[in-house]
Amino acid sequence: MAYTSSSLHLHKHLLLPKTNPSSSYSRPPPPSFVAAAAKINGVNGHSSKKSPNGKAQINGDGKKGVNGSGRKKAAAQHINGNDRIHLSVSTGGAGGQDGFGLRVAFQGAPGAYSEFAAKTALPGCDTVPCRAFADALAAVDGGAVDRAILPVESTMEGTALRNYDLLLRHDLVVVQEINLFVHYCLLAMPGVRAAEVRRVISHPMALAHCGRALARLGVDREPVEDTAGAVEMLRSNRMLDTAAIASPRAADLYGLDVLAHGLQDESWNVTRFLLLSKPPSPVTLPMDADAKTSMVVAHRGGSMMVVLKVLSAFSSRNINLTKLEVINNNDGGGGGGGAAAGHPVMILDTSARGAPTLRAFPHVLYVDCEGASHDPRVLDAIKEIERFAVFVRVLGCYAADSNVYDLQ
Ligand SMILES: O=C(O)C(=O)C[C@]1(C(=O)O)C=C[C@@H](O)C=C1
Repeated sequence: MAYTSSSLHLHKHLLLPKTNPSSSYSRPPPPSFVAAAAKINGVNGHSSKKSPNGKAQINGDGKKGVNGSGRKKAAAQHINGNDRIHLSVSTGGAGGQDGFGLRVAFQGAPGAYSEFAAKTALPGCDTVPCRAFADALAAVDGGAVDRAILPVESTMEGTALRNYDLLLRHDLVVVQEINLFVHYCLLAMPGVRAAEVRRVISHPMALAHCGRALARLGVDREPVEDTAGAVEMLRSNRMLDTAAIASPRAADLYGLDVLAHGLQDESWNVTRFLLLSKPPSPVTLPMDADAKTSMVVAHRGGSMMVVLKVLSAFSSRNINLTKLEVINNNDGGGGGGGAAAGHPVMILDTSARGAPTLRAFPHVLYVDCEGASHDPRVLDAIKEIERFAVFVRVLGCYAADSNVYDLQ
């Protein structure tokens, strides 16, 4: 394989016991999000539509969003042993930032998981639907919106390499992280029975996460841009032999029936999202926050030796890592591993004077560590790494959030 990735996932939430969240399922109240009416490149225009069932307002009038009522968080308060996930109602945004007046671009139609992640991070924000993640990032880069939200890894699939590729090509900083519990439901037009379903459409990640359930159903699978977009397509074309995999909220939003809950192959299915902004970071770390710093390290090869050196740079300063992903492109041939399969990782170098330049690196590490980027220990560790690395770019410093938010 020409382009490989191996990771050491050290997220606290990944160490949580596998409880069965679907057993505590309760139908959520309809969301009350308002998607901003911004028209930016690639925006799919979903925002200007009223919700089909009239329950939720996706009215595109550009007014401020309303706090998503019924928002819960499954707080991962105990990460060891067999403790259960503790459910509690959250009143503020993750990290305490409410986001009123901010416009956040996400990929997909209203009701996509990314939109829920944005509203969880910043409950007061206006969400701006975009056709593709690239459009969402371009929107924040170009100043059309204030933030973009990007899923970067999931407990079932590991790092979303394609989205990292996108992130690294832009001059954006990570300002917040958010972990979202992803419940998948099978949705169909009202009255359609499971036995009538011949085909299931959804985002490729959702189809992959529900592989076993779909095999049991013996249906055809068809990837589309996003989960909520699949629901919208189903609804607007009145497809009676097709179901969509999406969230229970999307069912409410578009007035579809839920044929099955908890379709994911693993009951513990969490996606980590990053909220991105143009630099410098507009978010001030709260004094009492545990900080996290994300960076990308490009090196000359010999990954395992480099990994040891990176680990030593941090461990000698008593700094914990929460992510270490090794990306290698050895021969330039084909191979799996993401959008950049067979290609070096392209990283925008923002360190040089003058215009930032896009540079190609075949050997790269994605590293997240505990501690702020201005912490002298972290600064020293980075300085040490810079002695043997080709290039280091800090992607952002933000409040660590080990909670897992559950939006049902
Ligand atoms: O399609 C959506 O609803 C999304 O928000 C995208 C996305 C992803 O890209 O991973 C987000 C979370 C789920 O894992 C499934 C799909």
